Amino acid sequence: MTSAFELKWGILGCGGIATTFTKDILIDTASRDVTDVKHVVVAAGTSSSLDRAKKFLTDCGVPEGTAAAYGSYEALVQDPNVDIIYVATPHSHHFPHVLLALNAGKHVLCEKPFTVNAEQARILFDIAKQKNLFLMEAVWTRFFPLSTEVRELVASGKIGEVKRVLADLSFMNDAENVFPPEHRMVNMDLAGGALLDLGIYALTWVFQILYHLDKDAKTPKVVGHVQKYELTGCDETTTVICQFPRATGIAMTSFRISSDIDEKGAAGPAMRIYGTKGEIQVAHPAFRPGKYRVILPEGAGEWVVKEQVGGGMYYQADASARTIRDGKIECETMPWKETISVMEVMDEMRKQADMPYPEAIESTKH
Ligand SMILES: NC(=O)C1=CN([C@@H]2O[C@H](COP(=O)(O)OP(=O)(O)OC[C@H]3O[C@@H](n4cnc5c(N)ncnc54)[C@H](OP(=O)(O)O)[C@@H]3O)[C@@H](O)[C@H]2O)C=CC1
Ligand SMILES: O=C1OC[C@@H](O)[C@H](O)[C@H]1O
Repeated sequence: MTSAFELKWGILGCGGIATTFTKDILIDTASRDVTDVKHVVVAAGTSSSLDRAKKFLTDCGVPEGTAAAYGSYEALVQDPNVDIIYVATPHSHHFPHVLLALNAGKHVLCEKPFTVNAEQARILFDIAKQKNLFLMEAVWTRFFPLSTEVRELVASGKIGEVKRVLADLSFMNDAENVFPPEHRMVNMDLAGGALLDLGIYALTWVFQILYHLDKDAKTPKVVGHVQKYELTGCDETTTVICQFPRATGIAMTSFRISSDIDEKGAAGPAMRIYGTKGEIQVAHPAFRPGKYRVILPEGAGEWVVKEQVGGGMYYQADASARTIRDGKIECETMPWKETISVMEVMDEMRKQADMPYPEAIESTKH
C-alpha cells in the first residue's frame, strides 16, 4: 500500500474560522474513509501577538512541539516547513495576504469571498500561474459529498434540463440581530455586507449547477435589489438574478432574516433546482448542506441525509492536497474562472446598488 501524501499547513490569521478549519483538518482522515492524503498543521501566524498564535495552536489541539508560532504573517510565510498557507483574515485583507504567501513561494487556500473584486482575483491567479503555485478559494460547500452527488444527479439528466435555481442563505448569526458598525459582517473597511459574506453561498448553488456543469458557461447578466444596513451602508438583504442563456439563477441573502427561522426546516428547502422533469431540493444552511431530496412527477423521494464528523471543512483540504500531490495548481471542483465569474457578478450587483468599498481595499496595486 502506498503511503498517504502529507500536506503541511501554515494558518494565517488566528480568528474564528481559522480555529474551526484547523480543528477540522486535524480530525483523523480515516473517519471519512480517506487514506490517500493527510494534513499536518506545522505553523500559525497572527498579526496581534506571539502569545495569541501559541494559544491558538493549543486551543486547536495541535500537539505541543509540532508547530511553530509566529507573531507576524511575514515570518509565517517564510517558514520553510510550510507547504500551503490557509488565509483566514477578513475579506478586505485576502488580496494582500494571498500575495504575501505566493511571493514567499507557498501554495494557498484562501477563505471566501476570494477577494474584494474580480480584478484582484485575476491578478492573484495570474501570479499563481507564473509561479506554478496552487491557489484556490475555500468555498467548502462545493466539496461536500452532498454537493458532488447533487451535481452528478443534475448532470445525469435525472431532473431534465435545469431552467431555474433558487438559493437562499439568510442567516442571523448575531444574537441581537444587529451588528455593531465595527463588526466584520457590516464594516465597509473590512468589505462587510451580506452579499460577500453570505450571498456567496447562494451564488455557489446557482453557479455549481448553472455554470460549473456547462463547459461553455460565461458570466451571466445580472439584475437585482439591495437593501442597505442603516449603520454602515453595506447591504443587509440582497437578491441577485443571474440571467444565463437558458436558465435563471436567483440568489438571495440577508443577515436580518433567516432562511429557516425555527432551524427545523419548517420554512421548507433553501435551495430548489428546477428541471424540466423534476426538482432537487436542498435544506438550509447553504454553506453546510446536510440533506436533499428529488421530486419527480410520480412523487417526492425521501430526504437523503448526509452527516459528517466535525464541521466538514476538511473536504476542501483533501481536494487541495490531491491537487498539489498530482502536480496541478488549479482544482477542478473550484476552477479559477468560476471564482472570477462569481466575483464579477458581485461586482456588478455592488455597482448597480452604488456600493463601492473604500479605495484602499478595492485597490489592485501590488
Ligand atoms: N468558510 C466558512 O464557513 C467561513 C468563512 N469565513 C471567512 O473567513 C474570513 C475570516 O472570518 P472570521 O474568522 O469569522 O473573522 P475573525 O474576525 O474571527 O478573524 C479574522 C482574523 O483575521 C486577523 N486580522 C488581520 N487583520 C485584521 C483586521 N484588520 N481586522 C480584523 N481581523 C484581522 C485577526 O487574526 P490575528 O489577530 O491572528 O492576526 C482576526 O482574528 C472572512 O473572509 C470570512 O468570510 C468566516 C466564517 C465562516
Ligand atoms: O462563511 C460564513 O459562513 C457561516 C457564517 O456564520 C459566517 O458569517 C460566514 O462568514
